[in-house]
Amino acid sequence: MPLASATTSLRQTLKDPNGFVIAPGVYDGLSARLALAAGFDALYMTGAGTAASVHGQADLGICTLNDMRTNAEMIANLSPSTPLICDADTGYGGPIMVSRTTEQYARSGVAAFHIEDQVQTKRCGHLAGKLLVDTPTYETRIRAAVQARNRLGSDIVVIARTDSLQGHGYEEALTRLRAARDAGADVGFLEGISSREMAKQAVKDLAPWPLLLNMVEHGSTPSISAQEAREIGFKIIIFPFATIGPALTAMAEGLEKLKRLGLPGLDESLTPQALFRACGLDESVKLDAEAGGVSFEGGVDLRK
Ligand SMILES: C[C@](O)(C(=O)O)[C@H](CC(=O)O)C(=O)O
Repeated sequence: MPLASATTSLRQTLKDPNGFVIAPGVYDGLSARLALAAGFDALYMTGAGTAASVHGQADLGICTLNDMRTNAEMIANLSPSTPLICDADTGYGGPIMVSRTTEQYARSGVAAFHIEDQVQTKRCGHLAGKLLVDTPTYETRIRAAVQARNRLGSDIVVIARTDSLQGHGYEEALTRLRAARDAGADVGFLEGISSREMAKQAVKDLAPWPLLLNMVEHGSTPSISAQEAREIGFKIIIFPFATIGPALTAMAEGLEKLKRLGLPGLDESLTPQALFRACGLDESVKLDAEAGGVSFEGGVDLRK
């Protein structure tokens, strides 16, 4: 299957009046594998999760283009037919860097990415005190992405995010999104939507432009389910913390148990084989055998 297929299928879903994309946030290979195994047909690579897992740092503009592209390329290629929507923060610099981001993401197999209007020293959209670049600079970022996409002959989807709602209000946010749309962005992303009424209004005000809903629970946005987002008229919903949230809780609990018992005390079913099976063990063994390899002839399961 050609590498462009995930992007093409994402574009088809966006065009389809009944099309809707649900993308759980993933941040590493294991979380992506689990989301694929659970049957999701799109993934979202969270920048916050990448900063946390790759660097052990908060979402404060710490990840570089290289960090993000490396993680995105690995995740996108676990299942090249599954669209990966990817955080691209501010685009990592001026128009030249935004072009490089677009080209590198497209070549890495990313199907869509979002670029925002925060300053380079950005922060998570659900933290207070965000600072923005002016609208012409934001438009330049979007234009640079669209032009790079066109130069490359790629159909990667450009998503324009604005963080202006928090400090400048709904009207300014809509003005910025319209400017981004006119600069060629394929999808709009109003960060930090603060009520259901606003969610409905934004979809209505920007129709027929497709909109993405960022569903960060316990942030600025009320809890809106995938079903409800679809009914409101969003085309994409992302859940950035869908895997890193449970991972954080489970790891903390597991470590607390280890401290208490002197053993991790894992469930019996959690063998090394089970972990590796979640990461494609059987497919790898098959691949080896098909090529004439003999390393795994005896299998990998211990005989007890
Ligand atoms: C969507 C987001 O950019 C992400 O990195 O996943 C974050 C999520 C978060 O940190 O709450 C954002 O909304 O800024």
